[in-house]
Amino acid sequence: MADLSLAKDKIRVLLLEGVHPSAVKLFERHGYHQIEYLKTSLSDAELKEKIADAHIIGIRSRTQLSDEVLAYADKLIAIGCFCIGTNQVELDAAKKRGIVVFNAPFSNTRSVAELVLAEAIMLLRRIPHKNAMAHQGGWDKSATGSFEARGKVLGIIGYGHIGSQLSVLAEQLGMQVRYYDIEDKLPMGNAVPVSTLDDLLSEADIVTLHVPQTPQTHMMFGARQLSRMKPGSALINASRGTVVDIDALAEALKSERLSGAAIDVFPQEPKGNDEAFESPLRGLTQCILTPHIGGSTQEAQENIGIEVAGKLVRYSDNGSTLSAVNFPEVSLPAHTDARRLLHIHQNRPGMLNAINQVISESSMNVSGQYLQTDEAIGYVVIDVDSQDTQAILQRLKDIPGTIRARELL
Ligand SMILES: NC(=O)C1=CN([C@@H]2O[C@H](COP(=O)(O)OP(=O)(O)OC[C@H]3O[C@@H](n4cnc5c(N)ncnc54)[C@H](O)[C@@H]3O)[C@@H](O)[C@H]2O)C=CC1
Ligand SMILES: O=C(O)C(=O)COP(=O)(O)O
Repeated sequence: MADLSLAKDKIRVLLLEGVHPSAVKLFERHGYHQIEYLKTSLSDAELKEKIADAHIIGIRSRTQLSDEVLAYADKLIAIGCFCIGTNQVELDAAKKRGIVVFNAPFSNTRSVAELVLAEAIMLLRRIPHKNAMAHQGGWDKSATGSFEARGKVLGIIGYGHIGSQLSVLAEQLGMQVRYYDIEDKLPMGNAVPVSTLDDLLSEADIVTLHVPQTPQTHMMFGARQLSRMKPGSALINASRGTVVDIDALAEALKSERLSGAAIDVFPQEPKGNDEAFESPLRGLTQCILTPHIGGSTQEAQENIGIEVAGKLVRYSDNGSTLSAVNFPEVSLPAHTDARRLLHIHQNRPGMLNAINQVISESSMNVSGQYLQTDEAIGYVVIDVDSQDTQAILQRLKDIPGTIRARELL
């Protein structure tokens, strides 16, 4: 087991995909100076090499942290997804290695909602095609097929943080909102839930997707769903590229069954700004194509940097797993007068007993103990009034079923 009880000047932080500098500042302010900062994501081979040395990694939506990559992450204690989606990380694989994963569940919500609303207006006015024509010297001055947003039906699929915020903004514009979600969700304003996806598709002038990437949402929007949409309606996808069958969408646009689309996320996205973007939607001028920038605003990125770096620092400094996405959540007070031991283990009978036995045999005074479990793992935090914890830590590591144990220095 790698030694994970380190002074801050030994803790290495690897930040990828150009996370906002606010994250770097926050780490530095808290005494973390071993920071490697890269603008792009990495290939699997580069990632395996770099992750082997990192104690903390920060990524955005592009970097794939698979079980295979995580097998190299011997020293890693935490992953920060500087975004909302966490589908790029194999969460259970991280958990079984004792690696905690954090994200920013709502710092870019508003940015996505604003972009989608703007796209809805652009699509209703047939702007993408008129814009493309004007760039080529054309002059399509006509009201044919152009509509106000006022009174039109916006169909939202996935009424979570983004979907519900979009709902509020769209109603302020006078749109009628219908939504479909697999969970019961409180309607905002006058929005109306519908009980089937088909009902939503048959009513909406604009359909917009705001679901997470899960096995259930994989290709949930294909030829069948497109054929259920109202003729002349438009589709927006700023969720994940795996949710929509992109070839079927290209067909629906070519046949003019749909009047337009706005697509921000793709099944294959370039690793960085130097790589070419390939898609069957290229050249279809009625389609707005954006390079996965739904959440890319200065406000969102700066806040995400602070939020996620803050969670990573708190976990590293204090052990708190509050708002972790793959771990039992423990919120901890500061441990000013105590040494804090952290023990992550497989959730099997007798673990707590074994831990307490080690502590009681050491005759150290325990000033606080915290335990949280889920079906797979247990997380125990013990505050002890002693400076001499090395031997105890080793004995804790030796308990069968231990995944990771460290001491906060
Ligand atoms: N384009 C971009 O830059 C960004 C994209 N995103 C994507 O947007 C997604 C949604 O974000 P949030 O609204 O914050 O997530 P959220 O978790 O708050 O909401 C997702 C909603 O979708 C619902 N849902 C799940 N499966 C469904 C299904 N099969 N059918 C219908 N509804 C379903 C859930 O019940 C939930 O209400 C994220 O998971 C992420 O993938 C998020 C931020 C930026
Ligand atoms: O927040 C999300 O889930 C996003 O899709 C945004 O991803 P990004 O940080 O722009 O790579």
